Amino acid sequence: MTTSSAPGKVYLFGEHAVVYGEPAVPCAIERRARVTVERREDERLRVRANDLTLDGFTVTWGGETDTRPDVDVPAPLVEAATGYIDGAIAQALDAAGEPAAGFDVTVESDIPLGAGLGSSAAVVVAGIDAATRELGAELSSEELADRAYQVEYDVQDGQASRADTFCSAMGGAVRVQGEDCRRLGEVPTLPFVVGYDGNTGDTGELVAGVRELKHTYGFAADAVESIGDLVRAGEAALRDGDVEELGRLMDFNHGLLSALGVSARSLDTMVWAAREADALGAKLTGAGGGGCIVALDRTEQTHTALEYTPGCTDAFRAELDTEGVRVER
Ligand SMILES: Nc1ncnc2c1ncn2[C@@H]1O[C@H](COP(=O)(O)OP(=O)(O)O)[C@@H](O)[C@H]1O
Ligand SMILES: C[C@@](O)(CCOP(=O)(O)O)CC(=O)O
Ligand SMILES: [Mg+2]
Repeated sequence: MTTSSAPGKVYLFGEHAVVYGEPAVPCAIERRARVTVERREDERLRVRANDLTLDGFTVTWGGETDTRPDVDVPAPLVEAATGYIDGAIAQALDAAGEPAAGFDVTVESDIPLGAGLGSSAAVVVAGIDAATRELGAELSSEELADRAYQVEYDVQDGQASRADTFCSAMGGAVRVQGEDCRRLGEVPTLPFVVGYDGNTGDTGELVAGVRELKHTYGFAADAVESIGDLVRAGEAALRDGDVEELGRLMDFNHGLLSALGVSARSLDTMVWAAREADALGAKLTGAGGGGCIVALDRTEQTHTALEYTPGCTDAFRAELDTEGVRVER
């Protein structure tokens, strides 16, 4: 039996535009998905998904009778059990050079699901690591990130960047532009506060929406390029340790994401609550449509304001997690 864990992330900036080759800076946070994998006698997969935000479920499939079971559980969890876990196990089998093997898989996660904190990447990265180790092989963090990206790419219908998976595998603050993925060295202390509206956004649908806008309007394509420009300005601010400037750029980034149609009333409400509480800056994080915002605030004011904001179901401080994927036992 092997357990591996990997962190979720917030985007300091650059989501969506990163899908079109612009740079992005995601930062791993101290909220993890843990995946436990145990080899089975047969070639079936059995997945137990226990999410803190849901009751969880158990499902078995594969082997000789590949009938998809009819279970009364939230669709996203079933998709996880099939798409992401299936993909992670397939990658592990390929990496270990094993033609087939069955596993009992348990997923436990304190990353809200489909909320922009990269729960999918964390589950896939931890899943590939645990299953590969269970088969007696071991992958470098870079190889894990690459294989996890292939899984996200397939599940998200060919619309994914390497940002989430690389960040989850490596930990810390990272910079991703196309295939060029690197960890950022010294970064200033980033006082992240996260607000969560309890909702989910469909990453694939939201990415498709931006792609369509970009095709229809030149100025939408310009907005995507402008996000790239502000990320480059943000990299300079990171090097200078200028956290105030980072905040201003986050505000600007939220405006552009909003123009691209991926914000939501609940996200805007939390962003404004943070700004009125004198946060240095605030923006939605991840795909959008619902889920989380991230603000920068050294004081407790934003956290307190979010706790009293209607529509915000959870607010918490998120520390940068410098550790990426790791084996737990
Ligand atoms: N704890 C979990 N258990 C099972 N599946 C999970 C878990 N967390 C995430 N997933 C999978 O990841 C998907 C969410 O990924 P996505 O829409 O990309 O949002 P995000 O990565 O921002 O959380 C879920 O629909 C589910 O398939
Ligand atoms: C919108 C996007 O840039 C980030 C999606 O992040 P999340 O899955 O919502 O955490 C898509 C991607 O980079 O694959
Ligand atoms: Mg995701």
